[in-house]
Amino acid sequence: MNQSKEQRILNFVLQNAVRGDPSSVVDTIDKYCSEKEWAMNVGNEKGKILDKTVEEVSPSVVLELGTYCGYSAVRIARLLKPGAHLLTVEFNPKFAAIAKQMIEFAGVQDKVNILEGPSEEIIPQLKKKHEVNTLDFVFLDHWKDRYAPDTILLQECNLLRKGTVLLADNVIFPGAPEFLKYVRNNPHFQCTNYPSHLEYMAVQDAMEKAVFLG
Ligand SMILES: COCc1ccccc1-c1cc(O)c2[nH]cnc(=O)c2c1
Ligand SMILES: [Mg+2]
Repeated sequence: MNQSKEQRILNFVLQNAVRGDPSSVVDTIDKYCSEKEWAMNVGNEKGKILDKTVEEVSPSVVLELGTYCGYSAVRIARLLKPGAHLLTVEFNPKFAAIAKQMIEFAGVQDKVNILEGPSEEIIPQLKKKHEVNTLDFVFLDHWKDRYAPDTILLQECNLLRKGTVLLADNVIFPGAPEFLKYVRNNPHFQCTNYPSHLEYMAVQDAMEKAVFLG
C-alpha cells in the first residue's frame, strides 16, 4: 500500500532530524517540503511571525486549531515556558497519528495534547473535559470557513479573556474573508495584519493578529 505524503514527511524527519531537538524537526520538515513535496505547514517565513507572537505573549495555555503533521505544534512548544501547554485540535485521524509521532520525536510531548475531532465539538469541551479556564493564545490554521464561527464559539464558551491573542494563518491565500470581516469591524478585537507568503511559494499570503479586548 503506497505511503501518504504525510508519512513520507514523517519518515524524512525520523531519518534526518535530531531526536529531542524541536528546531531540527522544524528545519527538516521545511527542507523536505521546499525541496521535495509541498505541504501545508505554516513554514519558516510565517513561522517566524508565529514565533515572535508566541514570545511576546509568553502564554501558559495555547490552543491550536489544525495540527496537520505537527509542524506548528513543535514550533510553538519549543518556545513555551516550563509548565505551559499546548492543546492542538485535528479532525483527520491520519494526520493526528503522524503529528503524534512527530511531536514525540521532537521531545515536546509533555507540553502538547492532541485532541482528535472537529473543532466545533472540541471547543465546548475545553473547560470541563480539558481543565481549561481561559486561553492566552489561539493559532487558527484549520479550515478557513471555520475561522469566524470558531472565534464566535470561543467567545460563547468564555474561553477568551482580556488580552487573549488570536493569530490566523492564510487570511489571504486560501483566504478567510468572513473572519477578517468579523474581527476587523468588531470593537472587541484589536487587529494587526502581517503580510507574508504562502509556505514554500512566491505567492502572497498574510497572518492576522486579533487581540480580544474583553
Ligand atoms: C489543502 O489545501 C492546501 C492548499 C493548497 C493551495 C494553497 C493553500 C493551501 C493551504 C495552505 C495552508 O497553509 C493551509 N493551512 C491550514 N489549512 C488549510 O486547509 C491550508 C491550505
Ligand atoms: Mg496554514
